[in-house]
Amino acid sequence: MTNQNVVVSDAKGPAIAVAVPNQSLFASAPGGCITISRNKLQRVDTFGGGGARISSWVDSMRASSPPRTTKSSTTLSDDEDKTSWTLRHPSALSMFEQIANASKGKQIVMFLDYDGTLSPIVEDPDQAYMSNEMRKAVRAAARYFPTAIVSGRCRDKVYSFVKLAELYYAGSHGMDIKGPSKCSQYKNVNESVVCQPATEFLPMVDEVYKILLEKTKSIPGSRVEHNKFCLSVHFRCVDEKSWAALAEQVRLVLNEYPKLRLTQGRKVLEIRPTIKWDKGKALEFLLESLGYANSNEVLPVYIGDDRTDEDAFKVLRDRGQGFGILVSKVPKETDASYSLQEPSEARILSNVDT
Ligand SMILES: O=P(O)(O)OC[C@H]1O[C@H](O[C@H]2O[C@H](CO)[C@@H](O)[C@H](O)[C@H]2O)[C@H](O)[C@@H](O)[C@@H]1O
Repeated sequence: MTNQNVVVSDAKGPAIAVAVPNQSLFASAPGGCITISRNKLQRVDTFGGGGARISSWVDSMRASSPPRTTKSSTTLSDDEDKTSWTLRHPSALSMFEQIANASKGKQIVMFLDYDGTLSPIVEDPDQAYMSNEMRKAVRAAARYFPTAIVSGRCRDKVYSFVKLAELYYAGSHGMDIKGPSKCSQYKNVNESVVCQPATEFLPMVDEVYKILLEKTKSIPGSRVEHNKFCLSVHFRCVDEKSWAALAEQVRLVLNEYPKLRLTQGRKVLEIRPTIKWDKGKALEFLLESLGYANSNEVLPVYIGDDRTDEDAFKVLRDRGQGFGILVSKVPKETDASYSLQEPSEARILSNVDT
């Protein structure tokens, strides 16, 4: 297996490790354009109703990016928690052979979150570049496996960072999916895949974007990002004392738009349509479009760092198929099977390859 291992580390950011099987096991994907009937999608309750209390929002905002534990503040209990968490979610690097063995005779399909997984978290969302080393790793993975980027960002924006035409891209938390624009050498890659289950919400999202820009402009450091089918209200650069004021503005706006709901990411409030669609649904859609809806011949691997990635981890857990890998330096409640923590770990494992 050694020579087929592709393990890549990013000194500054998170890392991915990819097991490349001895031979490709691609299956044919169905041809033709894949669409989804909007009326089949169920509504879900909005979180923006009057019941939500700002204090609990702020607690949740605090919890959305837990501080990193420093050596001096580490307690025995912290260590115990971390040890037991690591036992439950061992490093994907230490379990590499096991993952590789599980992939034997199966087609790996790779799903990669962007921010915090392929690129390090930075203050300015427009500067969240991925390294060339990481790009090379993703390109290498895509040579062997159908590979998809699944991001909360607008699809065009995440493409402008990744710049690999041979991938699937699922932007707006999976609400904007498109197949590769570049012909692939692999027969299973379906270039005509298109899925946009929330098009009816576009005017509403545009409207709310403009309102939020206006309502939040007096809060220093806040930022509203238009992700096409959803919006991000960033508070990474907002003084914690102003988080309640920001949350209150968002709540007031959402109260007027019950067809939109709120979720949370890393120091970001995310506003999205109340359709039952998330990264997990996007993963299922892509597996189906690749011809693996009910197949045991596939091994989906999803790597992500955020709460929104949990929807995809849960789908894999429920299917009893493939692996979720959480990128996190701190123990977190997760449905992922494995973890990736420090870029340095990936550097150690890359030695295995040589
Ligand atoms: O699903 P993802 O690809 O992980 O996208 C989720 C959000 O990522 C971006 O925000 C996060 O990364 C920023 C840059 O490192 C950081 O400044 C911010 O605090 C993070 O929340 C992106 O800007 C959002 O629109 C995405 O929803």
